[in-house]
Amino acid sequence: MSQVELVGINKRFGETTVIADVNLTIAPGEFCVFIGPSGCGKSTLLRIIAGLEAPSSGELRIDGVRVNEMEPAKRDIAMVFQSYALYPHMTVFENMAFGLRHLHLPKGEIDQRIEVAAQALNLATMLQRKPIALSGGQRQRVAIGRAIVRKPKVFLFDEPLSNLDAALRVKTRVEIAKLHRSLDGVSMVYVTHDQVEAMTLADKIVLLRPLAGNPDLPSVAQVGHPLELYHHPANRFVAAFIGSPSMNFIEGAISEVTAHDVTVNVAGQTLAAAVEGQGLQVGAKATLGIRPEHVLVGKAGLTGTVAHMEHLGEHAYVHLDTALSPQPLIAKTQLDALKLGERVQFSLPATAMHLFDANGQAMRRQQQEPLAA
Ligand SMILES: Nc1ncnc2c1ncn2[C@@H]1O[C@H](COP(=O)(O)OP(=O)(O)OP(=O)(O)O)[C@@H](O)[C@H]1O
Repeated sequence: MSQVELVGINKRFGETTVIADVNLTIAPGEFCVFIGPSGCGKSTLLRIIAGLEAPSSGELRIDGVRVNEMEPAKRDIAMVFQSYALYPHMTVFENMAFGLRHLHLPKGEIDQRIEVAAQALNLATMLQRKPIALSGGQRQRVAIGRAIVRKPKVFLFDEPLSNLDAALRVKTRVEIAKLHRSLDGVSMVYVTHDQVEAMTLADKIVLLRPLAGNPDLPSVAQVGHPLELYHHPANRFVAAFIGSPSMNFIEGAISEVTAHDVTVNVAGQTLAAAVEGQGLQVGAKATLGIRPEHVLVGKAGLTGTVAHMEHLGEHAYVHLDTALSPQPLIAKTQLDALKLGERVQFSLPATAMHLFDANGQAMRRQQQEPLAA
């Protein structure tokens, strides 16, 4: 059970700041996922925790103790990379035993640790094979096994599934979730590009933003439970990043602020958002946001023209040209018989609306979606 704390962490490469003011606590046993666009510093932050990179300023603590100066090998942290780098001339067993032999552990202890890891990772029947005789997913599981047998306090994963095909990613993702459950109390920090991995694995998501163009902002855009980020994004960057297809954005000007909602004038139409409106001025610019699944196609209210359809079998995405925004609104719908050019009615329920002020900060929504414990 270990707690990792990052306090005011900054990282510069030469003149360029790539990580700014990261303050974060990873609780014992927590599954924490770093996500964000390419180049936002996810891997660099992970490497700082591992000790492979030194922060330019700030403090890194493990269980309350500063470890900035501690060598990587002494930190009791195991890292699993995207490229699994197994020794090709060694069997699975030997690959897993290699690091333990260096620790001079007794043979019985080594055997026992490998047996437990092999059971957990479904590798028990493959221990005598060489990596060449394994699939990509099996090799990645050996790389994870090699980390598990060391019994580290903290696991770091840097895009461990990105070399696997789609089906194998799903399978290995479930295995990693089970592994986290079975290794009671081990903290995991996991870097990914993949939103589904982030949403399904994380107890806590840390969404990082690139600093290019915004050097004064901190790197962390929002930290929270995946559903908190989905339903209550703190700002427009988070709202646009989390969710696929992305949230629809509609620009307008505030026309009224009441105790229950804020109304926004958009191209002569009035749209309401059930959000708290403290600090908003009538006439100020604002951006409404609504996710594709909340655009109700077929319900009376507004009208649009079908510009494009994407059929996914179980549902479809319809792209609607409307007077509300220059770009089409995307709606998730079960109505897959809609025709290109057809005029359709739709509504944008106020309770599903997000509202961002002129600086892109979200107003708190009235609707409280149930959050997982
Ligand atoms: N050793 C280095 N020297 C100079 N710049 C570096 C170095 N390592 C990383 N960078 C830069 O720091 C920024 C963050 O890189 P990092 O690899 O941490 O991003 P990332 O979020 O993991 O990206 P990706 O998702 O593409 O892997 C990038 O702009 C990168 O070019």
